[in-house]
Amino acid sequence: MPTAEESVDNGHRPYRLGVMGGTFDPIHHGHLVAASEVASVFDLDEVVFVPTGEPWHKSSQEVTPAEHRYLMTVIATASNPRFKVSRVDIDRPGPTYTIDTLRDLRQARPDAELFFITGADAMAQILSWKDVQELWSLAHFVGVTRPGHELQNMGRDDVKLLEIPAMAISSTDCRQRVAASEPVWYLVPDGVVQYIAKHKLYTPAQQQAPAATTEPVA
Ligand SMILES: Nc1ncnc2c1ncn2[C@@H]1O[C@H](COP(=O)(O)OP(=O)(O)OP(=O)(O)O)[C@@H](O)[C@H]1O
Ligand SMILES: O=C(O)c1ccc[n+]([C@@H]2O[C@H](COP(=O)([O-])O)[C@@H](O)[C@H]2O)c1
Repeated sequence: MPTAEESVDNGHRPYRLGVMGGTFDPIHHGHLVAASEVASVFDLDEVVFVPTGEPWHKSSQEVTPAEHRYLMTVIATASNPRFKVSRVDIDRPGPTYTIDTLRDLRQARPDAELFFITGADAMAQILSWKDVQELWSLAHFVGVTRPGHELQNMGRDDVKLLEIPAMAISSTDCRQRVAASEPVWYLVPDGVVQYIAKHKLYTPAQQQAPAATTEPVA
């Protein structure tokens, strides 16, 4: 696979597809800025957001059902014509591994050169990912800065590192804010704020309306 620089110099370069994997519980502006910055610097034609199905590495915490996370990701990316959302990870049964994500995307898009995007925290864990040695051959890896985390290339010269505007936002903080009735406006896209409220996500069960036990009034 050519390096990113070689491809830039090639007038007939292949389609460049960014891959932004994440649990997106919920998707926030840190994710969107990361994808946008990598798309700009690496001249990507498209970025596909891939919500995880069963994130095995988050098995110690409760994760919101995949369909909610998928729909929030669709809402958040709808206004950008270069952003798309893939169901490959949520439609594949079992734990989610990036090796499967990249194999599936390569099969679906054999024309494309893949650029997998990770924040500094995810990059720091990458050597523990399934089949990591094969991973490097399936995509370019781009690590982006994230406040509170040190960005490293994990000893690989072919891993690209990119400084992006610091967005001190995490999904954990967004969930905690909603649970504490604090605002998430401007941390997540407006449509995601409304989706969270409509479906009462991240709200402690005792604050949710009880399930209807009688026939609805006409
Ligand atoms: N604020 C941010 N800046 C840069 N990268 C980010 C930021 N937030 C998340 N990322 C990256 O986006 C990808 C998906 O992250 P994820 O969906 O787990 O969000 P998160 O905010 O880390 O969630 P949680 O707080 O639930 O662990 C990861 O590669 C992560 O490093
Ligand atoms: O393949 C693995 O073993 C693996 C382990 C941890 C995380 N990942 C992927 O890394 C991406 C970001 O994960 P997360 O936990 O930060 O949302 C997402 O696409 C995950 O599927 C992949």
